[in-house]
Amino acid sequence: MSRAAEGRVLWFTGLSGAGKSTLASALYRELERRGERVELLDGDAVRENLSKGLGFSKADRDTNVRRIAFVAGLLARHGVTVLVSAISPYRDTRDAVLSELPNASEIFVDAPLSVVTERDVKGLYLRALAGEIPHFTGVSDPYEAPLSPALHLRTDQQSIEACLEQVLALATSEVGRDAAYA
Ligand SMILES: Nc1ncnc2c1ncn2[C@@H]1O[C@H](COP(=O)(O)OS(=O)(=O)O)[C@@H](OP(=O)(O)O)[C@H]1O
Ligand SMILES: Nc1ncnc2c1ncn2[C@@H]1O[C@H](COP(=O)(O)OP(=O)(O)O)[C@@H](O)[C@H]1O
Repeated sequence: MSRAAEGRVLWFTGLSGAGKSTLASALYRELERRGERVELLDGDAVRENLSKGLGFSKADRDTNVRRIAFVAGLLARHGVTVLVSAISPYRDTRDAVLSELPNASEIFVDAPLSVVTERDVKGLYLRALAGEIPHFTGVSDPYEAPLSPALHLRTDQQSIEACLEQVLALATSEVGRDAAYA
């Protein structure tokens, strides 16, 4: 396969409940509808399979992120567009894995803690704030925001449709492709 046929990686990072899965899965469906070769590596599914048994210490989160990146790299090198949805809270680890992936773009899915706590999609914030879940990102564990993401989506200020439009534009443009492959 020529290098020009390489795929790309769109890496969605952000707090639990920020909207990573919502946007990545909607983008997945749209790219699939268009006949693209696309795969979704979602934090929850990865933790039930590839990363089963890992916890939420820094070491375990970094191991999880590195495993996801390894699989994303294999797929992307065979022409697949890979969508990753994982909190991936540590900037140094994200930067390291993204720099090693072909055509990788970081998408910061951002909503303030007050909003994700209000959404409490899985009821985890209530439990975390009550001290029942230790090391919960944003509550009792760090989240290091990206410094220069390809996209910064404020999901508390923009609709799902407006965010999707932006990620779709990124996924189908040459922006984010390594210059040598453009
Ligand atoms: N302590 C703690 N902190 C954060 N999140 C927790 C925790 N315990 C369980 N969960 C649930 O696990 C999901 C996050 O898994 P990830 O693999 O994306 O996390 S990480 O990238 O390894 O940090 C996350 O899913 P999302 O809500 O989809 O982000 C939570 O449902
Ligand atoms: N602009 C938006 N983008 C993504 N999700 C949004 C947006 N506005 C509201 N939401 C809602 O926020 C929640 C995000 O949940 P989810 O996608 O599971 O988050 P995460 O995968 O980051 O944990 C969903 O209930 C979704 O409908």
